[in-house]
Amino acid sequence: MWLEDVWLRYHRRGPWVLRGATVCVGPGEAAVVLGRNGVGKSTLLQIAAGVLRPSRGRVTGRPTVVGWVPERFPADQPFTVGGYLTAAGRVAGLSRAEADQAVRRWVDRLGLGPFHAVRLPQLSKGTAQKVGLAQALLRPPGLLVLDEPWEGLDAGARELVPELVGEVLADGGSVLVSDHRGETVRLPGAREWTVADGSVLERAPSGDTAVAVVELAVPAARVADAVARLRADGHHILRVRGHSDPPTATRPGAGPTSEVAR
Ligand SMILES: Nc1ncnc2c1ncn2[C@@H]1O[C@H](COP(=O)(O)OP(=O)(O)OP(=O)(O)O)[C@@H](O)[C@H]1O
Repeated sequence: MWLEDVWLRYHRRGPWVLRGATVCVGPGEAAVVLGRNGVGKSTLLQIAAGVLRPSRGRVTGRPTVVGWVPERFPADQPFTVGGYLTAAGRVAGLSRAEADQAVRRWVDRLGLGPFHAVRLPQLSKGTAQKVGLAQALLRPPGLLVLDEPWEGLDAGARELVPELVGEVLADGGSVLVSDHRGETVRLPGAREWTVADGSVLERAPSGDTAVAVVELAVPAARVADAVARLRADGHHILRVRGHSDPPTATRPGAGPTSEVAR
């Protein structure tokens, strides 16, 4: 899945939270989103999950089934845990029987059995977070997006998060996780994206896997051909932009420009 030149502001004349963010995550890959408080991590995750639409730019290749776990589960709803999860399963496209089966599975796995008939507003924050996790996993997600998943969970459930992430990855799904507690170490091998000043920077791996970004200009009429050839050679196209788009290059380009990595 690609986020291509994504810009976002919450209000028409408000400040830009994201300004030309370009990142990708592939099947079986996880990325941890880092950055100081208020920098735009949740915003980026919500765009990836399809909860927010970018003001500019686009998201391509988003898997059909997305599991979205917000930082704070909205527990102010008049449902029991069981009723809520069954309805969530139906909304996710499961039949009644499939939803019942999935709810039983996740209620057991996350230790929610004693809370099955409890109403959501009566749950502790940690238990409500587990309901948030369960609803995102009822139907195996092609993309799982977790906003600060360790926040508020008890020690046992915290241990479970990397296990759940591993299972989604093993099934060929992608996972995005934000983290300001430094729990990232629990997801070895994950890409690291740092949000700062509206951009998203990927920490450059060292050694043979290090990548460089090369900007090049091609005639507009040959962009599609050039992109196809570069992709065929195994390069990652980070973005393609036209002459009138906001510049990010240090030197103004004379025509349509594309940035290519690796
Ligand atoms: N619904 C909204 N309306 C207006 N501004 C918003 C809204 N949501 C977030 N913002 C603003 O956008 C900026 C980025 O917020 P965001 O929640 O994405 O940051 P964050 O990095 O996830 O923060 P934290 O680490 O505190 O969760 C902040 O300045 C925030 O105040």
